[in-house]
Amino acid sequence: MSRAHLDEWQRRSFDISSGSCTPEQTADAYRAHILSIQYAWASAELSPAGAASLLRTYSERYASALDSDDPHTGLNNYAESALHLARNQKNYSDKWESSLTSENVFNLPCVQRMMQAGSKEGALPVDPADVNITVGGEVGGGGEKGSALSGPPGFRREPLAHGPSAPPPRAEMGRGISNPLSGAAEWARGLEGTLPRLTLAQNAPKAPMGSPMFGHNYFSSTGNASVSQSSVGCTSGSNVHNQPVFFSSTNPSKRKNFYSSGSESNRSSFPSQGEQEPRGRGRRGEEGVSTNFRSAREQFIVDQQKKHSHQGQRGSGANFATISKKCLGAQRPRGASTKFVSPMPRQEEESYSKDNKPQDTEPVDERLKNFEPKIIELIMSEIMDHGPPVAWDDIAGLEFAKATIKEIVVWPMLRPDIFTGLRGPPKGILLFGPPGTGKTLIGKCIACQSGATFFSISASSLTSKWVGEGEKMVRALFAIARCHQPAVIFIDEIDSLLSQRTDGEHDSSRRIKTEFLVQLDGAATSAEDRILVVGATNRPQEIDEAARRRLSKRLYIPLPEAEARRHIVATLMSREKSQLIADEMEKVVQGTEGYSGADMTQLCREAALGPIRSISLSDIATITAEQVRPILYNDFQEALKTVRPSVSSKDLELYEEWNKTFGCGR
Ligand SMILES: Nc1ncnc2c1ncn2[C@@H]1O[C@H](COP(=O)(O)OP(=O)(O)OP(=O)(O)O)[C@@H](O)[C@H]1O
Ligand SMILES: [Mg+2]
Repeated sequence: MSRAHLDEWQRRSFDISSGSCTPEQTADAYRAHILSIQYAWASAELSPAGAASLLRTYSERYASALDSDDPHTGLNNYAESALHLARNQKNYSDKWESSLTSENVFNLPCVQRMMQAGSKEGALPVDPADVNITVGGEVGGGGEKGSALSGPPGFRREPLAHGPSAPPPRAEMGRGISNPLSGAAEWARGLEGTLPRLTLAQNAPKAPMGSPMFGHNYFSSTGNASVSQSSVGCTSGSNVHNQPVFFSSTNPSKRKNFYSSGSESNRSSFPSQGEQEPRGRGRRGEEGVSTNFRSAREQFIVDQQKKHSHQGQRGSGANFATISKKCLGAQRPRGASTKFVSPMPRQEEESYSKDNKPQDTEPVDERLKNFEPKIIELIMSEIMDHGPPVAWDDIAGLEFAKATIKEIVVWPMLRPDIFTGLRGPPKGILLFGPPGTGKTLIGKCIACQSGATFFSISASSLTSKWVGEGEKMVRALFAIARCHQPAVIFIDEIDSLLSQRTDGEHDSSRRIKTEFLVQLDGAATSAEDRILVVGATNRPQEIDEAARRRLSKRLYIPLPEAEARRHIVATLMSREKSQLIADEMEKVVQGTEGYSGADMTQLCREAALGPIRSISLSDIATITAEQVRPILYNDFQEALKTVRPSVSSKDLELYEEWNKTFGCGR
């Protein structure tokens, strides 16, 4: 059938499924398919569900072409780079295991052709700047020219000690997917004669297949940002034969594990500050094989870690791991239902600004690797509280509660060394009492005064906003808090989150509760963790008994006593123009027995309107602020007629009763 008679989609299908197309054409056609779907999705021509279904359909339809292990017809190794644009694909799936081996890659016709061309002309059709080869102690890469041509600014490339004198032209780069592969292999071959030893997997026969040369970065269509990723795979030279052992798995999911496997594996690649060797002076073993290889990006990360070394050993190890992970784009959610990802600059490229500084250096902790970035982002952006400052003195009365909280929250945060063992602070506090007595205010004060990372979360945001994701949110919340210790998790209206479990309740809310209880308990938090959960409620009797036990310090926040009411009125009046003599103040205080802090505030607001109400309608437009008369006792008398206490004595009895039974107050 003539191609001219096929429409675009048919032609692509033809290119993918026909046995006569080259892998480059197949990869291009498949990529075009995916991009079309993604663009349609991004421009809202296609619903997310429709896009997901199409993506799934195409990946299933062409599975045989994509997964074929015949290097002549199948996409195979092309898949990783071809599909790295199409991030919804299963790049990390076990199915994408490459069938290329160090033996058969040199048998590929295109590699053969390039090798022959290279040996004839001595020309290297790929820019060494895009290739990392460990030679002796040196890193083979582009010289100054190479670094100027490629890679984000700030990438340092080390000159090749005995490399080719002139880097070859860059003409082949970016033209097709096969070029970097064949070019790199060709270049490597070309170097073989001139260099003491190439650390290709070929040279380490016992190691399973794979080397940086064959890491997926070399199949990147840009080839630029690939330097660090492949080199992460190099382990230190402490292995048996003093041979470099490259990250050996061709299985991308294993590679992913390796990259994100935390400080252990990274430590082997990146010595801690103490054991770090001078850059560019890798040890030469007897065989002239490099054992301490580090790419420019890794060096940059190590430098960054040095800078922020105060963040601690655990953090720094983890930081690196996750930066590596970031490089792989692993932070982006995968799967057909994920959002469109622009095929343009990748995250790590964007993070480099012109002044050579990464803009997005906020490291994500290794412990958060299992959480969707979306959830982490939500917790970080929506839950962390940045409210107006509140001092302890702003809270009237409640001396016992304030002293207890200082003892539990502030001091242990300041002196964790003293508050250990039996003196260790409780994991949970419950503030309970009638509405408007300052429970939330105390939470805000803890946020400002404790010096801890403060997470303020309303229970409803967990239960309603992210239905089905509630327990994930809870887990992520605690995981993030663990990464930002000391941390206080403040949950206002905690009764709606931890109300008693009943048979008829929805499954998801039950799961959230269970997760919360698990997290609150010692099972998920270690003894050293300095995470305090502070819950506030005006319905303590509704809290699940298991939760009640875990919130071991239960503090009654009662209605303000006379002294506290005076404090509230005096504080509020001091900010206004008022003339309230001591006697009048006393009368106000005596007349507000049973008022909550919020009622007192409301009373003052109402009284403050008195002077305004006394202005005649004709004057209100012209009167200056200074001409408004001060607030008088009379205004309070008027206000007392309309502002009534919001807590009934019957309700109060219930709180008192609950306090007697479960409270920790005196
Ligand atoms: N002890 C107090 N000292 C000073 N102001 C107070 C006090 N208690 C309450 N207030 C005032 O009342 C307002 C409401 O208080 P807050 O939101 O802390 O009450 P709450 O106990 O959390 O009530 P609810 O149980 O209904 O959530 C505060 O913004 C503050 O202006
Ligand atoms: Mg409140």
